[in-house]
Amino acid sequence: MLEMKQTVSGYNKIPVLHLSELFIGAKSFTGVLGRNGMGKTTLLRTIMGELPAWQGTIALNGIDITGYQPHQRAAAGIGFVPQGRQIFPQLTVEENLRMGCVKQFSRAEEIIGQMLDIFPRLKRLLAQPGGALSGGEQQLLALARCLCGRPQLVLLDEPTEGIQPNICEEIIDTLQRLRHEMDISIILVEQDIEFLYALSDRIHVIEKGQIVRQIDPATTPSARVAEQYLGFNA
Ligand SMILES: Nc1ncnc2c1ncn2[C@@H]1O[C@H](COP(=O)(O)OP(=O)(O)OP(=O)(O)O)[C@@H](O)[C@H]1O
Repeated sequence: MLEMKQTVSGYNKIPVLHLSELFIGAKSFTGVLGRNGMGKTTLLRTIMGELPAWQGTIALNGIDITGYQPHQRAAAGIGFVPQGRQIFPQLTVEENLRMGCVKQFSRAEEIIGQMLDIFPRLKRLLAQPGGALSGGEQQLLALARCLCGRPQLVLLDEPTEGIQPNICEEIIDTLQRLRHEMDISIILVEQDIEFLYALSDRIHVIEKGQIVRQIDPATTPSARVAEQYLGFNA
């Protein structure tokens, strides 16, 4: 589905990301783990096209999208839920969801109905302004809004940041359900190792903009990974 080769990107002429290779398969859940400032968000922004790749190639389903702008990548099937969620705080939950349906406005009712089945907590909040929701509810809304665009690949940047544990559980359950109900792949950036372990088929560890290790959560204990790559015991 997504293939990156020899990709370099960064800020103000200073390279931050130096990926030799990254392959994301169809219907896969890939975790990205790393300490603060190691380039996790830079990776997602480069995939989304917010940061241009200075070198290398990015291909989606065999099509070279390296030169695509973010809106072209969105149209090609990539959705991004950035850190901090970035919902529209003045708009109601329903209006936020409608904004996610811009590609298929004529089907907005049907798509929003499907999202409310997947995210039942949003039903009773439909008339509330997005800014009045709790952090966890805003995270669910941001994810639902992204899914309204029918992406094939969803980029999720630290969805558990500042969120209560019970909503983290709900986000895990929702993502697991999505995996069975929708044909999507997810790249999940997180520092919460148990969250990553609950969802990822494979975890890439990123250090100084490079993938230094790939972990199979089924065979490597999370405590060892947390100690080695985050510097604490999980
Ligand atoms: N807008 C920016 N301008 C200049 N440098 C930036 C910018 N954003 C990030 N950087 C730098 O790029 C490097 C990687 O940052 P990035 O946000 O990708 O890290 P991260 O792994 O996502 O960290 P965090 O967990 O703190 O979000 C850091 O050194 C950071 O200071």
